[in-house]
Amino acid sequence: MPSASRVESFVAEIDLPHVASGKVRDIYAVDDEHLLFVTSDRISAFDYVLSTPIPDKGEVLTRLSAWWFAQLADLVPNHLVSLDDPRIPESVRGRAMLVRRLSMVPVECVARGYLAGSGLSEYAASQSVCGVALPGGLVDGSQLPQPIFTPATKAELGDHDENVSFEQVAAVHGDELASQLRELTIAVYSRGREIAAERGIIVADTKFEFGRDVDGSLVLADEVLTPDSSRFWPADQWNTGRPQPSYDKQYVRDWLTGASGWDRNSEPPPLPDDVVAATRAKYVEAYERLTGETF
Ligand SMILES: Nc1ncnc(-c2cnn(Cc3cccc(F)c3)c2)c1Cl
Repeated sequence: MPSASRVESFVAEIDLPHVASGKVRDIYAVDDEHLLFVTSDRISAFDYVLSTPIPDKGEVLTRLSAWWFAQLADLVPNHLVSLDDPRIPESVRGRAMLVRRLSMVPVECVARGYLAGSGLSEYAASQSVCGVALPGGLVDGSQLPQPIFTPATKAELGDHDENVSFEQVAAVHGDELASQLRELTIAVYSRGREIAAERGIIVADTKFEFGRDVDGSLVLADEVLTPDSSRFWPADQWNTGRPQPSYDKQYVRDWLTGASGWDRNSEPPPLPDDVVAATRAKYVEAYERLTGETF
Protein backbone atom coordinates (compact mmCIF):
# COMPACT_ATOMS: atom_id res chain seq x y z
CA MET A 1 0.00 0.00 0.00
CA PRO A 2 1.43 3.45 -0.82
CA SER A 3 2.61 5.56 2.09
CA ALA A 4 0.23 7.88 3.89
CA SER A 5 1.35 10.68 1.52
CA ARG A 6 -1.03 11.70 -1.25
CA VAL A 7 -1.26 8.94 -3.87
CA GLU A 8 -0.81 10.70 -7.23
CA SER A 9 -4.22 10.77 -8.86
CA PHE A 10 -4.50 8.66 -12.01
CA VAL A 11 -5.09 11.75 -14.15
CA ALA A 12 -2.78 14.54 -12.95
CA GLU A 13 -4.53 17.70 -11.76
CA ILE A 14 -3.19 20.48 -13.98
CA ASP A 15 -4.44 23.96 -13.23
CA LEU A 16 -3.98 25.25 -16.78
CA PRO A 17 -6.73 25.71 -19.36
CA HIS A 18 -7.45 22.37 -21.05
CA VAL A 19 -7.05 22.48 -24.87
CA ALA A 20 -7.52 18.93 -26.11
CA SER A 21 -7.42 15.29 -25.09
CA GLY A 22 -6.58 12.13 -26.97
CA LYS A 23 -6.87 8.57 -25.67
CA VAL A 24 -3.69 8.78 -23.63
CA ARG A 25 -2.48 12.40 -24.07
CA ASP A 26 -3.72 15.80 -22.98
CA ILE A 27 -2.87 19.34 -24.05
CA TYR A 28 -3.10 22.44 -21.88
CA ALA A 29 -2.48 26.12 -22.61
CA VAL A 30 0.54 27.68 -20.87
CA ASP A 31 0.39 31.08 -22.58
CA ASP A 32 -0.60 32.26 -26.04
CA GLU A 33 2.71 31.02 -27.47
CA HIS A 34 3.11 27.71 -25.64
CA LEU A 35 1.23 24.54 -24.84
CA LEU A 36 1.84 21.77 -22.34
CA PHE A 37 1.77 18.39 -24.10
CA VAL A 38 1.23 15.67 -21.46
CA THR A 39 1.51 11.94 -22.12
CA SER A 40 -0.18 9.76 -19.48
CA ASP A 41 0.77 6.24 -18.39
CA ARG A 42 -2.46 5.00 -19.92
CA ILE A 43 -2.33 2.26 -22.58
CA SER A 44 -4.97 1.42 -25.13
CA ALA A 45 -5.67 -1.95 -26.72
CA PHE A 46 -8.45 -3.15 -29.01
CA ASP A 47 -9.77 0.44 -29.08
CA TYR A 48 -10.25 0.53 -25.31
CA VAL A 49 -8.22 2.67 -22.91
CA LEU A 50 -7.33 0.17 -20.21
CA SER A 51 -7.99 0.92 -16.54
CA THR A 52 -4.50 -0.15 -15.45
CA PRO A 53 -1.68 2.33 -16.12
CA ILE A 54 1.79 1.22 -17.24
CA PRO A 55 4.23 2.98 -14.88
CA ASP A 56 6.72 5.26 -16.72
CA LYS A 57 5.06 4.73 -20.14
CA GLY A 58 4.34 8.46 -20.42
CA GLU A 59 7.91 9.41 -19.54
CA VAL A 60 9.44 6.82 -21.91
CA LEU A 61 7.33 8.04 -24.83
CA THR A 62 7.97 11.71 -24.02
CA ARG A 63 11.73 11.20 -23.89
CA LEU A 64 11.61 9.09 -27.04
CA SER A 65 9.81 11.85 -28.96
CA ALA A 66 12.36 14.38 -27.70
CA TRP A 67 15.20 12.13 -28.87
CA TRP A 68 13.60 11.71 -32.33
CA PHE A 69 13.09 15.48 -32.65
CA ALA A 70 16.84 15.92 -32.19
CA GLN A 71 17.67 13.09 -34.65
CA LEU A 72 15.37 14.65 -37.25
CA ALA A 73 16.22 18.33 -36.73
CA ASP A 74 18.24 18.51 -39.96
CA LEU A 75 15.17 17.32 -41.91
CA VAL A 76 12.43 19.35 -40.26
CA PRO A 77 11.97 21.90 -37.43
CA ASN A 78 9.83 20.76 -34.50
CA HIS A 79 7.57 22.19 -31.82
CA LEU A 80 9.58 21.08 -28.77
CA VAL A 81 10.74 23.89 -26.48
CA SER A 82 11.71 22.08 -23.29
CA LEU A 83 11.27 19.02 -21.09
CA ASP A 84 12.27 20.80 -17.88
CA ASP A 85 10.98 24.37 -18.16
CA PRO A 86 9.83 25.73 -14.75
CA ARG A 87 6.36 26.20 -16.23
CA ILE A 88 5.97 22.41 -16.42
CA PRO A 89 3.99 21.37 -13.31
CA GLU A 90 5.82 19.04 -10.92
CA SER A 91 3.00 16.46 -11.13
CA VAL A 92 3.72 15.72 -14.82
CA ARG A 93 7.41 16.66 -15.13
CA GLY A 94 9.22 13.95 -17.11
CA ARG A 95 6.15 13.01 -19.12
CA ALA A 96 5.30 16.51 -20.40
CA MET A 97 6.75 18.72 -23.12
CA LEU A 98 6.55 22.49 -23.31
CA VAL A 99 5.85 23.04 -27.00
CA ARG A 100 5.37 25.96 -29.36
CA ARG A 101 1.75 26.69 -30.19
CA LEU A 102 1.29 26.15 -33.95
CA SER A 103 -1.52 26.42 -36.46
CA MET A 104 -2.11 22.71 -36.95
CA VAL A 105 -2.72 21.22 -40.41
CA PRO A 106 -5.79 19.00 -39.90
CA VAL A 107 -4.34 16.03 -41.79
CA GLU A 108 -3.10 12.82 -40.14
CA CYS A 109 0.12 12.36 -42.10
CA VAL A 110 0.62 8.60 -42.20
CA ALA A 111 3.57 6.88 -43.85
CA ARG A 112 3.52 3.14 -44.44
CA GLY A 113 6.54 0.99 -45.19
CA TYR A 114 4.71 -2.29 -44.60
CA LEU A 115 1.21 -3.63 -45.09
CA ALA A 116 -0.91 -3.91 -41.92
CA GLY A 117 -4.20 -2.78 -40.35
CA SER A 118 -6.39 -0.55 -42.52
CA GLY A 119 -3.69 -0.56 -45.20
CA LEU A 120 -3.95 -4.32 -45.54
CA SER A 121 -7.76 -4.20 -45.64
CA GLU A 122 -7.74 -1.55 -48.39
CA TYR A 123 -5.09 -3.47 -50.32
CA ALA A 124 -7.15 -6.68 -50.16
CA ALA A 125 -10.16 -4.82 -51.60
CA SER A 126 -8.46 -2.64 -54.22
CA GLN A 127 -4.74 -3.54 -54.49
CA SER A 128 -4.15 0.05 -53.41
CA VAL A 129 -4.04 2.16 -50.24
CA CYS A 130 -5.36 5.73 -50.23
CA GLY A 131 -5.39 5.62 -54.02
CA VAL A 132 -1.75 4.52 -54.26
CA ALA A 133 -1.56 1.42 -56.51
CA LEU A 134 0.60 -1.42 -55.17
CA PRO A 135 2.02 -4.59 -56.77
CA GLY A 136 0.03 -7.83 -56.53
CA GLY A 137 0.89 -10.69 -54.21
CA LEU A 138 1.47 -8.68 -51.04
CA VAL A 139 0.30 -10.20 -47.74
CA ASP A 140 -0.07 -9.20 -44.07
CA GLY A 141 3.24 -7.69 -42.97
CA SER A 142 4.74 -7.41 -46.47
CA GLN A 143 7.34 -4.68 -46.91
CA LEU A 144 6.25 -2.20 -49.59
CA PRO A 145 8.60 -1.48 -52.51
CA GLN A 146 8.99 2.03 -51.03
CA PRO A 147 7.18 3.94 -48.27
CA ILE A 148 3.82 5.47 -49.24
CA PHE A 149 1.92 8.53 -47.98
CA THR A 150 -1.55 7.43 -46.79
CA PRO A 151 -3.21 10.46 -45.17
CA ALA A 152 -6.30 10.37 -43.01
CA THR A 153 -8.73 12.82 -41.51
CA LYS A 154 -8.87 12.86 -37.72
CA ALA A 155 -11.89 11.12 -36.29
CA GLU A 156 -13.68 12.04 -33.10
CA LEU A 157 -12.28 10.39 -29.98
CA GLY A 158 -13.21 6.72 -30.17
CA ASP A 159 -13.65 6.50 -33.95
CA HIS A 160 -10.99 5.41 -36.44
CA ASP A 161 -9.42 8.04 -38.67
CA GLU A 162 -10.73 7.97 -42.24
CA ASN A 163 -8.15 7.19 -44.94
CA VAL A 164 -8.17 9.73 -47.78
CA SER A 165 -6.21 10.09 -51.02
CA PHE A 166 -3.46 12.58 -51.81
CA GLU A 167 -5.85 14.12 -54.35
CA GLN A 168 -8.47 14.67 -51.63
CA VAL A 169 -5.87 16.41 -49.44
CA ALA A 170 -4.81 18.55 -52.41
CA ALA A 171 -8.43 19.45 -53.16
CA VAL A 172 -8.87 20.83 -49.63
CA HIS A 173 -5.41 22.23 -48.82
CA GLY A 174 -3.96 22.92 -52.27
CA ASP A 175 -1.42 20.99 -54.27
CA GLU A 176 1.61 22.74 -52.81
CA LEU A 177 0.83 22.00 -49.17
CA ALA A 178 -0.31 18.45 -49.98
CA SER A 179 2.97 17.82 -51.81
CA GLN A 180 5.01 19.33 -48.95
CA LEU A 181 3.19 17.12 -46.43
CA ARG A 182 3.78 13.99 -48.55
CA GLU A 183 7.45 14.78 -49.12
CA LEU A 184 8.15 15.56 -45.46
CA THR A 185 6.16 12.58 -44.19
CA ILE A 186 8.04 10.15 -46.42
CA ALA A 187 11.44 11.72 -45.68
CA VAL A 188 10.98 11.74 -41.90
CA TYR A 189 9.54 8.20 -41.85
CA SER A 190 12.35 6.91 -44.07
CA ARG A 191 14.99 8.34 -41.75
CA GLY A 192 13.22 7.01 -38.63
CA ARG A 193 12.60 3.60 -40.13
CA GLU A 194 16.29 3.29 -41.07
CA ILE A 195 17.55 4.31 -37.61
CA ALA A 196 15.12 1.91 -35.91
CA ALA A 197 15.94 -1.00 -38.26
CA GLU A 198 19.65 -0.70 -37.31
CA ARG A 199 18.51 -1.26 -33.72
CA GLY A 200 16.27 -4.28 -34.38
CA ILE A 201 12.91 -2.50 -34.49
CA ILE A 202 10.72 -2.37 -37.59
CA VAL A 203 8.64 0.82 -37.73
CA ALA A 204 5.97 -0.54 -40.05
CA ASP A 205 4.03 2.72 -40.25
CA THR A 206 3.70 5.98 -38.36
CA LYS A 207 1.48 9.04 -38.02
CA PHE A 208 2.83 12.58 -37.96
CA GLU A 209 1.06 15.85 -37.30
CA PHE A 210 2.42 19.11 -38.68
CA GLY A 211 1.66 22.70 -37.82
CA ARG A 212 2.72 25.98 -39.30
CA ASP A 213 4.52 28.67 -37.38
CA VAL A 214 3.99 32.39 -37.82
CA ASP A 215 6.10 32.53 -41.00
CA GLY A 216 4.07 29.66 -42.49
CA SER A 217 6.81 27.02 -42.49
CA LEU A 218 5.88 23.44 -41.62
CA VAL A 219 6.88 22.24 -38.16
CA LEU A 220 6.76 18.66 -36.87
CA ALA A 221 4.41 18.55 -33.86
CA ASP A 222 2.62 16.05 -31.63
CA GLU A 223 4.54 12.89 -30.67
CA VAL A 224 7.01 11.34 -33.11
CA LEU A 225 7.87 7.74 -33.98
CA THR A 226 6.64 6.31 -30.68
CA PRO A 227 5.03 2.88 -30.25
CA ASP A 228 1.73 4.77 -29.76
CA SER A 229 1.97 6.74 -33.01
CA SER A 230 3.53 3.88 -34.98
CA ARG A 231 3.51 0.12 -35.37
CA PHE A 232 6.70 -1.15 -33.71
CA TRP A 233 7.55 -4.75 -34.60
CA PRO A 234 10.51 -6.77 -33.28
CA ALA A 235 12.61 -7.29 -36.43
CA ASP A 236 13.71 -10.78 -35.38
CA GLN A 237 10.09 -11.99 -35.31
CA TRP A 238 9.00 -10.55 -38.67
CA ASN A 239 7.11 -13.21 -40.66
CA THR A 240 4.82 -12.15 -43.51
CA GLY A 241 1.43 -13.78 -44.03
CA ARG A 242 0.16 -13.28 -40.48
CA PRO A 243 -0.32 -10.37 -38.05
CA GLN A 244 3.06 -9.31 -36.61
CA PRO A 245 3.60 -9.30 -32.84
CA SER A 246 3.58 -5.80 -31.38
CA TYR A 247 6.90 -4.82 -29.83
CA ASP A 248 5.22 -3.17 -26.86
CA LYS A 249 1.58 -4.27 -26.64
CA GLN A 250 1.78 -8.02 -27.30
CA TYR A 251 1.73 -9.10 -23.63
CA VAL A 252 -1.42 -7.02 -23.10
CA ARG A 253 -3.08 -8.37 -26.26
CA ASP A 254 -2.20 -11.99 -25.45
CA TRP A 255 -3.51 -11.70 -21.89
CA LEU A 256 -6.74 -9.94 -22.92
CA THR A 257 -7.48 -12.48 -25.66
CA GLY A 258 -6.30 -15.44 -23.54
CA ALA A 259 -6.14 -16.03 -19.79
CA SER A 260 -8.23 -12.99 -18.85
CA GLY A 261 -11.45 -14.52 -20.19
CA TRP A 262 -12.41 -11.01 -21.36
CA ASP A 263 -15.69 -10.68 -23.27
CA ARG A 264 -14.80 -8.31 -26.16
CA ASN A 265 -18.06 -6.41 -25.87
CA SER A 266 -17.42 -5.22 -22.34
CA GLU A 267 -14.73 -3.07 -20.69
CA PRO A 268 -11.45 -5.01 -20.41
CA PRO A 269 -10.52 -6.25 -16.91
CA PRO A 270 -7.60 -4.72 -14.97
CA LEU A 271 -4.16 -6.05 -16.01
CA PRO A 272 -2.26 -8.45 -13.70
CA ASP A 273 0.99 -7.12 -12.20
CA ASP A 274 3.20 -9.42 -14.32
CA VAL A 275 1.64 -8.17 -17.58
CA VAL A 276 2.10 -4.58 -16.40
CA ALA A 277 5.74 -5.19 -15.45
CA ALA A 278 6.56 -7.02 -18.71
CA THR A 279 4.90 -4.28 -20.75
CA ARG A 280 6.76 -1.54 -18.89
CA ALA A 281 9.99 -3.41 -19.58
CA LYS A 282 9.24 -3.44 -23.32
CA TYR A 283 8.76 0.34 -23.40
CA VAL A 284 12.02 0.85 -21.52
CA GLU A 285 13.78 -1.67 -23.81
CA ALA A 286 12.55 0.11 -26.96
CA TYR A 287 13.75 3.46 -25.57
CA GLU A 288 17.18 2.10 -24.60
CA ARG A 289 17.70 0.28 -27.90
CA LEU A 290 16.73 3.27 -30.01
CA THR A 291 18.47 6.02 -28.06
CA GLY A 292 21.42 4.03 -26.66
CA GLU A 293 20.67 5.77 -23.35
CA THR A 294 19.68 4.16 -20.04
CA PHE A 295 16.14 5.12 -19.06
N1 LIG B 1 2.27 22.31 -30.99
C1 LIG B 1 0.91 22.38 -31.14
N2 LIG B 1 0.32 23.57 -31.41
C2 LIG B 1 -1.01 23.63 -31.54
N3 LIG B 1 -1.81 22.56 -31.43
C3 LIG B 1 -1.28 21.33 -31.19
C4 LIG B 1 -2.23 20.20 -31.13
C5 LIG B 1 -3.57 20.31 -30.83
N4 LIG B 1 -4.13 19.07 -30.92
N5 LIG B 1 -3.17 18.22 -31.31
C6 LIG B 1 -3.44 16.77 -31.49
C7 LIG B 1 -3.49 16.18 -30.09
C8 LIG B 1 -2.35 15.65 -29.56
C9 LIG B 1 -2.41 15.12 -28.26
C10 LIG B 1 -3.56 15.13 -27.54
C11 LIG B 1 -4.67 15.70 -28.10
F1 LIG B 1 -5.76 15.72 -27.42
C12 LIG B 1 -4.65 16.24 -29.40
C13 LIG B 1 -1.99 18.86 -31.44
C14 LIG B 1 0.10 21.21 -31.02
CL1 LIG B 1 0.85 19.67 -30.69
